Amino acid sequence: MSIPGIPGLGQDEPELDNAQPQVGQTKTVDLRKEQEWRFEGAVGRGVEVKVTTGTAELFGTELVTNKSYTFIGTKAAIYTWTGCTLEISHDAGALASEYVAEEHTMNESVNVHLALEGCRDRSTTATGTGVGPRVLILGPDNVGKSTLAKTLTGYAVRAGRAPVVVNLDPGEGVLSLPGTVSAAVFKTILEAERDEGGGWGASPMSGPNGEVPVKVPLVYYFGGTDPSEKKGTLYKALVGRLALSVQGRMKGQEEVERSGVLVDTPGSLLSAKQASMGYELVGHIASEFAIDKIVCLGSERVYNDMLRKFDRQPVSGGVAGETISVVKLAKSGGVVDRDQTYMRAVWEAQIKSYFYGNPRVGANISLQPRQQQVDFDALPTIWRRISAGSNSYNSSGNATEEEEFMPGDADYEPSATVSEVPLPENQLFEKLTSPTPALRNCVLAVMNCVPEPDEPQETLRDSSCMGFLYVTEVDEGRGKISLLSPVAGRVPTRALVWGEGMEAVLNVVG
Ligand SMILES: Nc1ncnc2c1ncn2[C@@H]1O[C@H](COP(=O)(O)OP(=O)(O)OP(=O)(O)O)[C@@H](O)[C@H]1O
Repeated sequence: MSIPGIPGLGQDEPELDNAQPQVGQTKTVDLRKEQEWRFEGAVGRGVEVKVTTGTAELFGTELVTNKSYTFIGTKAAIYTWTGCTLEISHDAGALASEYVAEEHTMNESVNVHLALEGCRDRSTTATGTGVGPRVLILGPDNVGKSTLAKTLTGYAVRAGRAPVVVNLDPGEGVLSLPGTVSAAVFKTILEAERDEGGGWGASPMSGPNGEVPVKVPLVYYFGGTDPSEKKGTLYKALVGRLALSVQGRMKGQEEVERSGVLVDTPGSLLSAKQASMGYELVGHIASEFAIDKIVCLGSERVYNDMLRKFDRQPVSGGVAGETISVVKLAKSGGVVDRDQTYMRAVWEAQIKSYFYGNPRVGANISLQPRQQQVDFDALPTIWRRISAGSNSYNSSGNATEEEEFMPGDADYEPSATVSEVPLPENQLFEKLTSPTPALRNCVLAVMNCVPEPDEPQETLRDSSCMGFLYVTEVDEGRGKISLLSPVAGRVPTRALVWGEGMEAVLNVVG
């Protein structure tokens, strides 16, 4: 995955021009009960909000009265059940839009939460299974799936539960970087303050989280954004591994088992173009996580399809008589579309805060990543993850067999890095034999395995991810690359994976 030229990455100090919002304008907003203040911050710009009277919450997480919260480039809503006054400060142009809304979907969210609480309580009765609800949240892009997952998590934590939150949307890292799927137990409050990077808190791999205790996620590296790529081979494998690891982590922790699992999914899973593949993947997720509740958001088509396919069907791996129920929820009028420019800002924010911490929001932590130049040959093997239709990166610059058969007068210049030879459809990784400039500004995932040269690719595919490195420079001539790592010390002797799948998306906006 590459994000060309993230400012601050690869330099000694992160760029912190807007370290504190330059507060210029302050105003108060009075909310009557059951109203919400919706706002969209301009990318990179800060807005400060304080609840001065009454009570308010941000997607299920309660805001402390008279505490100032900073939101950077955030699109969200502050809701009140009782009525409240908000004091809002920002510099000119930092707030792209704001308004007070009366129509919202908080009642539906609370009803779902109460129904889940009922299931959690019943799971501990004499006839209960001891395992709480396993909820799958489905719907097209930008309908509020992640927001519902956050709200249900926030309410569950406030009710003293400890649910497992599973993020199967590689386009949005949860407690991790984009390009990954992950899961973590949420026992403590979610961070209310946030930047473009989202609202689940910073990746704990980047350092301590301050006031909010560290949540240690299970992370698997996908390295792209399209789950259906290569007929879903890699995605399905990662879903299976993650489900297995989640089961392992829940086992014996009664409180966590009772609280159940909330699974957030990407909208692309159900886009019309690849609907049959998407439905196959939904079936796979449902069976791996023993899903017993499917919540469909913002699409009648998805709801009806799910109803036909799953409603009252036996839960895969569930106890006898356990069946799946499918419900639908309306999309909130507040949900906003996020274009690619915004998603790029989201990814940049997540990657930057992994290496440098985030001195602007949340735990206010600044980190000092280590920059080092290393010989390419001294590094553990770098494996390039092959996306659909990729060509080989391991050309010597000489014509390949196929190229030699090109007509003599063809206007052809052999590429030094990318051969025109497409790689086999079932090949998932390719070993990189020399440093290529395309590695510059890329993230490398450090895998929890050391695959031998002749080991099957599945070892690499099925490994969890330990952390990440960032390539700041490539010196092809001297065979060296410069790396940024979150901790001092040598590069771990583990396989490194270079996921290219997000490049195409990023270059569109780059
Ligand atoms: N009531 C609301 N008021 C204002 N903004 C909101 C509201 N609900 C959600 N949003 C914002 O809308 C954006 C999209 O919501 P969300 O991420 O939940 O959608 P999604 O369905 O998960 O999208 P995707 O499929 O692309 O991941 C987010 O920035 C979220 O904070």
